Formats: sequence, C-alpha cells, structure tokens
Amino acid sequence: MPKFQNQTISFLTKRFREVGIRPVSRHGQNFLIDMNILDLIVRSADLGPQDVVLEIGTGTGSLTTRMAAAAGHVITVEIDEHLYTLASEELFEFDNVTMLQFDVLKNKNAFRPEVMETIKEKLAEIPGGRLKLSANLPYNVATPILSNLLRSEIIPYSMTATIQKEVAERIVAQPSTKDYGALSIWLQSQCRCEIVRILPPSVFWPRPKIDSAIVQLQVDDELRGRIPDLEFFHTFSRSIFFHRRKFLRSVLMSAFKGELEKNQVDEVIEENNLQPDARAEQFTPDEVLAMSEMFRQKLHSIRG
Ligand SMILES: C[S@@+](CC[C@H](N)C(=O)[O-])C[C@H]1O[C@@H](n2cnc3c(N)ncnc32)[C@H](O)[C@@H]1O
Repeated sequence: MPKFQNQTISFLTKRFREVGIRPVSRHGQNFLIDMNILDLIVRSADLGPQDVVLEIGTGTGSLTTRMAAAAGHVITVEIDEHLYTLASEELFEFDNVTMLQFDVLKNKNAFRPEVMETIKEKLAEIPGGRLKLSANLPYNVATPILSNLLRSEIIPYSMTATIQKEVAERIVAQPSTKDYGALSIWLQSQCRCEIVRILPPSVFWPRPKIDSAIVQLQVDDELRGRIPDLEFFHTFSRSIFFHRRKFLRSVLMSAFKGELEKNQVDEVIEENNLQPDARAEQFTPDEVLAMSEMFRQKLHSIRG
C-alpha cells in the first residue's frame, strides 16, 4: 500500500519555507488540506488501470500520488516551476506519472499542443485506454479547461474537478434561472452533470474567499452524437447569451449580423414558430441545439 503525502498546513508551510516560496494567488494556489476530500475526488473519478488521467495543477503532488495508485497513467501539468520541482521529489518514484511544466492553455480557447500529444502517446500504450480529467483546478482557468476539453481532439470519458461553487451552480443550472447560460447548455448537452459535494474554504490552504464544489461530468456519447456541428453549436449558444435580457429576435439579429439579412432571420423565426419575444434563458439545451441547427441549415442553403 503506497504511503501518501499528508498535505497538512504544517507540511505545506514547512516545505514552502524550505524552498523560500509562498502560495501565488494569481495561479489559484489553494491546496487541499483535507485528505478525505482528496480521497473523495479519486473515488468520484472511479479510476482504473485503463484510465489515463489528466491533472491540471500538480501542486505538491498529493492528489497525483493518490490517482497514480489507481490509474493506468497520470499526466500532470504545473505552471509554477518551484512547485514542479517540489512535486518532482514526491513523484519520481512513480513510473506511471508524466510531469509537464508549463501553462496548460495555449490561449483561452485551446490547450497547449504538447498536452494533447502526451495524452495520445499514453493512450496508445494502454489497450482500451480512455482519458479522464481529474483535478483540483486553478479557479481562474477552470471554465476554459472544462469547456475546451470537449472541443479538443481527444474527448474525455469523464471530468471530475474541484471548482468554484458559483461555476458548479452555473454548470448544473436549469432554464429560466439566473445561473443558466451558455456554459450550462454547452456542458449539459454533452455530459451528465452533477455536484458531488460543496466544499467550505476551510478545506484549503490558504483559504479561498468563496465556497467550492466537486463536480462530476460524465460525457455521454449519445448526447454528443446528436450535435452535427460542435463548433457552430458552441458559437451559437454563446452568442445568444451575449445580451441575456434581450428578446430572441434581437439577439439573433446581432448573432448573424453580416451573415444573414434581417428578413432571413425573420424567415427562420417564422418557419420554425419561434417566439420572437422569448429570451435565450428560457430554452432547454435540446431546444437551443434545435435552434442552432435551423440557422446552420439556413446558412448552408444560402451559401450552397
Ligand atoms: C488549486 S491548486 C491545486 C494543487 C494540488 N493539486 C492540490 O490539490 O492541492 C491549482 C494548481 O494549478 C497550478 N496552475 C495554475 N494555473 C495553471 C495553468 N494555467 N496551467 C497549469 N497549472 C496551473 C497552480 O500553480 C496550482 O499548483
């Protein structure tokens, strides 16, 4: 049975003092100091030998070691070179851990290519291998990480992550509520989404100012198979929420400005019995997908 790092406040403060560093808030460095929560993340991710795990934010490696004991392979990415060095001391014994040191995102919309290359390489080594994201995510980039992975070359089997409670609530929100928006639609139209546990600030060091949550997103191939053009749907669902209080007709006019004439937008609205004075937030993910298809086909018929 491997002996896991006991990431308590005294362990962290001692190690940080030894190497002369402090937690960097702009990198979302809030470390989990409740070992039961680390175990809960690993249990929720339901890891097995066929799983290649992508962890974003190695920190000192305490979640990494727990996941490495259960998974086929763990690819862990850390932006901070001091933490990377610290974690290397912890992780060098694990031959199923690949450590990468850089910003996981190339930009807000895409992962760094090296991350995808490493995932492909490791998946190829495990027969029947599948990708799972499992991480205590840095909060400033949690939303792009979860969103972008569903637009990447390698679609994960599931995503289990600690994120801000406020973002978790947006992910699972129902139509006609204040939290419902493009993120809810994008994730719910491809995954079964649930909040596993709400976490108070006291389970982290340093304590964040806000509550957090563990979310579990199970990617559903059947749901994804119903989306003919992911990129179009992604752009469409974002654009109809740019002005969430505006009526649908006006929102659609802005969304297709330069691509469709006003009368062409009205044609789609009339032909499909859409309510011009409805608001985007009233539509379920299925209804937004259907609407997105109406417009995709209209554009297709015009462009030929
Ligand atoms: C919330 S901490 C989690 C640390 C550790 N896994 C734990 O559970 O205690 C987030 C970690 O992500 C790292 N990080 C922040 N932004 C990053 C980025 N863009 N790419 C890679 N790592 C990043 C931070 O330096 C930090 O170590």
